[in-house]
Amino acid sequence: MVVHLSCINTQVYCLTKSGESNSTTPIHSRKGFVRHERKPQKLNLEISPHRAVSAVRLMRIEFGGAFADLLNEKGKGSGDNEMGYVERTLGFCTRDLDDRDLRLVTDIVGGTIRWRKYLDYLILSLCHDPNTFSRMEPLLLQILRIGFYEIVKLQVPSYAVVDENVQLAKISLRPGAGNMVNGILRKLILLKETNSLPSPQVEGDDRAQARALAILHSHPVWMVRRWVKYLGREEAIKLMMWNNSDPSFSLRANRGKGFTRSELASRLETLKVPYELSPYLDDFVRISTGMQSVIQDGLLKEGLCSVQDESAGLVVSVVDPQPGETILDCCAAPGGKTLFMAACLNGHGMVTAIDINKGRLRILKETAKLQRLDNVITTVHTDLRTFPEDNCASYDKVLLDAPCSGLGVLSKRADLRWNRKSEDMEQLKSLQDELLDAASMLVKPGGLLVYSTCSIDPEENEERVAAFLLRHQEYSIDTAARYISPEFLTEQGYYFSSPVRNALDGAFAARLKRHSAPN
Ligand SMILES: C[S@@+](CC[C@H](N)C(=O)[O-])C[C@H]1O[C@@H](n2cnc3c(N)ncnc32)[C@H](O)[C@@H]1O
Repeated sequence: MVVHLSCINTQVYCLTKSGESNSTTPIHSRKGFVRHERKPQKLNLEISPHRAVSAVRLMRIEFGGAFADLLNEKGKGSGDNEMGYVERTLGFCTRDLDDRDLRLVTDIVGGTIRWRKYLDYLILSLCHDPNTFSRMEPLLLQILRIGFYEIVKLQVPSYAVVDENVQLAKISLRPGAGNMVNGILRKLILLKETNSLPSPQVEGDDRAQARALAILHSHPVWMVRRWVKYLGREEAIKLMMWNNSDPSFSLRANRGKGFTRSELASRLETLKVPYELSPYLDDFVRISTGMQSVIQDGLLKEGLCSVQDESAGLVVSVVDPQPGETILDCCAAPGGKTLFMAACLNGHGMVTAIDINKGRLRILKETAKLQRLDNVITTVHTDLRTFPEDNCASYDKVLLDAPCSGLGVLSKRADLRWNRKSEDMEQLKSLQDELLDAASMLVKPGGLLVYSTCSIDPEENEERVAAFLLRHQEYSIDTAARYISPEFLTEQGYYFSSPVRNALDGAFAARLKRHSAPN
């Protein structure tokens, strides 16, 4: 069956499978989207579905507030309605994504976001004049970024990348846009083949060097400066390389549902998903590929296992939940640590899970039910800062997994580096102090407060604990030595996982013991 497709200006004319002609009317929105008014569905068989979907997802992430990690799970975020978004943005739809397409979309979207700064530097260098770049339509820029990423980083055969991206620009925008993509991609291929891609020189003062490193490793300049200050240049570069590498994931078998790690391992063997057992945590396995098979097999939907990084699991080891204990999880949603702590209680004791975000707390509640842990979890929707005023309860253990910059999890959260601003750090630090003060009032005398983050930034970690100890003489550090393996123990007795050293997400936790009632 031949599907004929031609386009004039931004109007798209094509034949449907039944052969009738349709058109879409382009609408330009405030943020530069070209949206096409929906008429009967137009199927385009020339553009690969993964390419069309990748371009649309990139638009949604950059301008529509979508999160890359949510879009990657089919059925969540956008999966079910994917073609609706494609049709509204591009003016046509493609055939549905199969598993291979989904993997390609995940690779292209994740990689293009991570490498955005570097790709833009190359695109700008290859434009005739800087205005061409600064005035470029957002969709055209996404198409170019995809092409550049495929050629420079994925080593996809050049002819396929040029042909398809040119077609995509022509059909979704106009013929002139296709010509421009053609010209720039061909220039890029030539430069790549002759080993003469533009590259910024790391020279000059600290600021200039940070700017060049930020382009080469595609991170915001402020992050580079911060890491060079705290870690030194070599370590900062290694960290950026880790953030740009493909993330690997770990799965936690859910004991609450009587599902053991060896059962999880045999399910993965049946699915032909390669795995490794975690050397640090009894319930965890590591996988670097095959997440799509795990999702399709229903392991997550049935509540038999959860996706959880070992670095987060180790925070629970630092809390060391024991059957019979009362535990308060202060910033609990969506519940990764709450659920793991609850599973450790073996049906005896209670985890009270507080969060200010009602929607996220609802997810926690539903997951607790699914994982058959709802008998040991109570949820409270409130602001932790006001909770102690209205509540005289106190707990054996209190976990404050504080809102933080997330600078330890940039390999998994591809878009986070571009959303975080350096100004956020000061606000986060004051919030962390306020939350620590509130959490400290809820610990029984003789009880334990654990402060944790998924940040690698000392200002959010060690410095917050030091400031807290100055304000609260009723607390002192209790070393985490007994609860984690030595490679994670800092000199001060805290837990710290380093992406570079431990090849896990970055995380921090401090055990703080309460001696007596506050003065
Ligand atoms: C790092 S996340 C927690 C992740 C969670 N512990 C887990 O393992 O899945 C921080 C949480 O703090 C919550 N939060 C922020 N400010 C809060 C406040 N004032 N009171 C209670 N929760 C708050 C956010 O809604 C967010 O869910």
